[in-house]
Amino acid sequence: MSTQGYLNYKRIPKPLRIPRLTVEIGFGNGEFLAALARRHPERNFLGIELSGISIEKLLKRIREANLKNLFCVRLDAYWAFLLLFENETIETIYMNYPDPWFKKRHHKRRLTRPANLYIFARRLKTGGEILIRTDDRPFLEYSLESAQEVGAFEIKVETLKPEAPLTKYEAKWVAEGKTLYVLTLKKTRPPRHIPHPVIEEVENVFPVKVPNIKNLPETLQKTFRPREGLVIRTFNVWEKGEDRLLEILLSEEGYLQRFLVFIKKKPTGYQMDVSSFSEVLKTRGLQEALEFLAKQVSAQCIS
Ligand SMILES: C[S@@+](CC[C@H](N)C(=O)[O-])C[C@H]1O[C@@H](n2cnc3c(N)ncnc32)[C@H](O)[C@@H]1O
Repeated sequence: MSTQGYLNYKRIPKPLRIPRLTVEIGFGNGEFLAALARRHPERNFLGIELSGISIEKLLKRIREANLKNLFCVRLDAYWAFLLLFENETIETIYMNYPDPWFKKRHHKRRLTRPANLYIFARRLKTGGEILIRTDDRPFLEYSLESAQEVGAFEIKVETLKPEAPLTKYEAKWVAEGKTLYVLTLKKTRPPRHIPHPVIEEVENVFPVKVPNIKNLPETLQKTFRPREGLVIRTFNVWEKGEDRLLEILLSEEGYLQRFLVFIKKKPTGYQMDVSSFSEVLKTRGLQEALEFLAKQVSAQCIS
């Protein structure tokens, strides 16, 4: 297995079947996961990350140490668990210092929100554990409440022991006397159902009119958040005569799609549409993104 990049879930033929599987969510530099894989050649390890730089770093470790039992995917953890695994197939899940998203209005993005713990718990084997390390007390308390809501776990909170395998930063924090917590969630029963994020599929995504594109810059690297749950990132712009091609990354409730958008000259102005070279999941958010971008591109002309 190599990096999965961005994926369209309709095209996943079968869930992954990896025996004796441990997963780390948000592995960062990857040193913790690579150390586990070296220590336990009889087990398999999968890292899930959003960051492309982290994926590259882990791939380098895999190559250099020739690790045959360590893999990674670039996906949001929620979608990775929903799409890639079957229930009762994962032995252990690690989350080390996940982004705390301090502000209350950002709770929905936290890795330990109930909808995430619900799907993690379903994929975890009964008797398996989720181990969460954090230095942040409010995050710990939030995660405890979430775990109680999901109702699948025997819950334990301890302080991290210095003899545990430590990352570079942990070793520094422990030496400074900082308190680090480990939250252990052992699955003892099936989780209570928690409604999870849905993305609405639509039959068609329609092209959108763009009044003018004269001043569209050659590269437009911007992030837009038209509404809660929808993030649009624009990358390169290419010119082909009077037409333009735009590279877009769309996150809809955390589900990522990367695709190209054509802006084509028509007799009555311009028209924006998803390129036929891009295989996308047709969703309400994709249509919204096209409409939003059409307005942005036109707004560029006014300035
Ligand atoms: C604060 S860093 C910690 C990295 C590493 N575990 C450590 O202890 O040094 C959190 C990591 O989680 C990743 N991350 C955050 N949200 C994620 C999500 N929804 N799915 C997958 N990875 C995520 C980030 O990209 C980041 O690398």
